[in-house]
Amino acid sequence: MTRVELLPTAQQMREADAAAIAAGTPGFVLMTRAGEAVASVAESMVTPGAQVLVVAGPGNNGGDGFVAARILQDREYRVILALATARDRLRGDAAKAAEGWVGEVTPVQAAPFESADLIVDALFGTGLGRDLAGDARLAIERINASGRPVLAVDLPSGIDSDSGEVRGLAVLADRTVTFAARKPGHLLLPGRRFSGLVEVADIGIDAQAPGADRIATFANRPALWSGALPRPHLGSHKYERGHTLVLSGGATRTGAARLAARAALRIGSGLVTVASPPEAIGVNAAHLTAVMLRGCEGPEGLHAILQDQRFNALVLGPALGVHAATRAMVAVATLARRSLLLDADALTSFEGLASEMHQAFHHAPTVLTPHDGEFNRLFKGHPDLLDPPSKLERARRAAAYTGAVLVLKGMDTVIAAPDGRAVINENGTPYLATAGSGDTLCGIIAGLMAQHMPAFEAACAGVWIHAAAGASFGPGLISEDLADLIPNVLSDLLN
Ligand SMILES: NC(=O)C1=CN([C@@H]2O[C@H](COP(=O)(O)OP(=O)(O)OC[C@H]3O[C@@H](n4cnc5c(N)ncnc54)[C@H](O)[C@@H]3O)[C@@H](O)[C@H]2O)[C@@H](O)CC1
Ligand SMILES: Nc1ncnc2c1ncn2[C@@H]1O[C@H](COP(=O)(O)OP(=O)(O)O)[C@@H](O)[C@H]1O
Ligand SMILES: [K+]
Repeated sequence: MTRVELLPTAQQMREADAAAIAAGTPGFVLMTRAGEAVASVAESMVTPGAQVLVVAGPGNNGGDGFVAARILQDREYRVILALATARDRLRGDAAKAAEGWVGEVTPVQAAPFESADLIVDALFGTGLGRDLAGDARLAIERINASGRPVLAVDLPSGIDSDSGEVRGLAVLADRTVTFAARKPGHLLLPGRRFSGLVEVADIGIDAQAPGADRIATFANRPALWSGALPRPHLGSHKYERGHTLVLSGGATRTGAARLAARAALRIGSGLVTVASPPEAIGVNAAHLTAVMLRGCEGPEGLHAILQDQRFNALVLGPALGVHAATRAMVAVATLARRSLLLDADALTSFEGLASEMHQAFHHAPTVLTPHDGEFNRLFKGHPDLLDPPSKLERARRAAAYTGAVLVLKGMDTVIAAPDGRAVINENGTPYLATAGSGDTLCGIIAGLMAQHMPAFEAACAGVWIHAAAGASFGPGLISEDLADLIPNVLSDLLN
């Protein structure tokens, strides 16, 4: 996984396809290669002579199915081809592929779903354009009810390639063979769950060039940001490695800040200070060693501390309380133009007041890290940001709206920059769904920004490192473990 991986949109795939054809490879050759790739994965899923049911749709995805059916029949599998449209409605390469199929064509209603050893889903791919109905819907219902192994061609039918959303109903596949590149819908939920194991077949299309002015979405891989990871050099001193300031909540709500602070220190921030309300100094002092501690009373206190320019990255939000004083602290921090990470209560305190964040963060590197609940509360009353069914689109729009890097968390965390770049993370583990895990993520990202890593790269790297740390521990993980798992992840990245 050493290269950058672009996840093309359906439109970008059509363009890449057209470019390959223009460069001299006929569309039917591409389709034949696609069908061959499907046939060889299908073979690996069954025993010789097995019964394979290929369910084909009206477009080129169905065409791939016809090619695969012919190849499998030539190799003496018992192939049944069910077509979810009238044969005379097939056009172009798909019609040509159907001509190559000499066996019978069965209507979906008559197809033996339950007795197949393998079902190949070739109903729809990147051309899915609306919610499913009619024969295609019936076919998907029968596939999912059959309990038989399913191999999807390009995408599980019913999954939107760009968003991973289910268009009414979708095939639950065990494996998916896709062409040229994975698509966002393979990584975003629920598409990721429906796709099963995804394999990419090279069919001679270059799908890694979005074009200079195009919106690009990438899979979160170290190749995107490892070059920007901070690497201390011989002459480094601690202030050069940055000073992260983490705001603590009141006396009974101090743990979150300490989790973030420890993570910031572990990721390499030269110094880390917890700024604590006076009544919580005692409890914070009892638990901190390498992390420093300062009293800080409300927004004025924060303003006073920030007179020291060496505090160059701030974490605001975890357990800070949902109230006007938190909003005022965000205002102080924003005006101070330090690298800023806002999470949890710093976001929820703006419930219904997101317009105060409109274009607020262009002046300094800022990262917002909401989970879905926080996102929905923050942008209440902004249907343009909340309504797009695509998580990618919501994150992109919110980033453009606020001027901050937006980290929309979850199993399929999306990181979006105000300029439209977006990245989908996939190396997490459900064991990260544990109290305080988000606080640790805050510290990691802020600690990277303290070391002068640009906000977008810091957010992508932080999300990946957090997930890798969690995955390296597995069952029993609690958020206190996370910071101490960072060094191993870092050494792998830096060596
Ligand atoms: N040229 C390429 O880019 C290549 C594409 N290939 C295959 O072609 C697929 C894309 O082909 P198409 O663009 O023809 O699209 P699809 O085959 O995915 O489906 C498009 C067809 O389904 C209809 N349709 C869309 N949504 C529907 C719905 N909900 N209910 C009923 N009908 C619906 C459309 O009107 C159109 O006829 C890819 O996913 C891939 O499998 C491969 O053949 C390899 C090369
Ligand atoms: N099922 C999951 N798979 C992978 N990562 C997850 C999953 N559930 C949660 N996470 C990650 O765990 C972290 C939880 O953060 P958050 O919801 O803010 O929790 P808390 O407020 O308890 O710290 C986020 O980074 C999120 O992406
Ligand atoms: K399909």
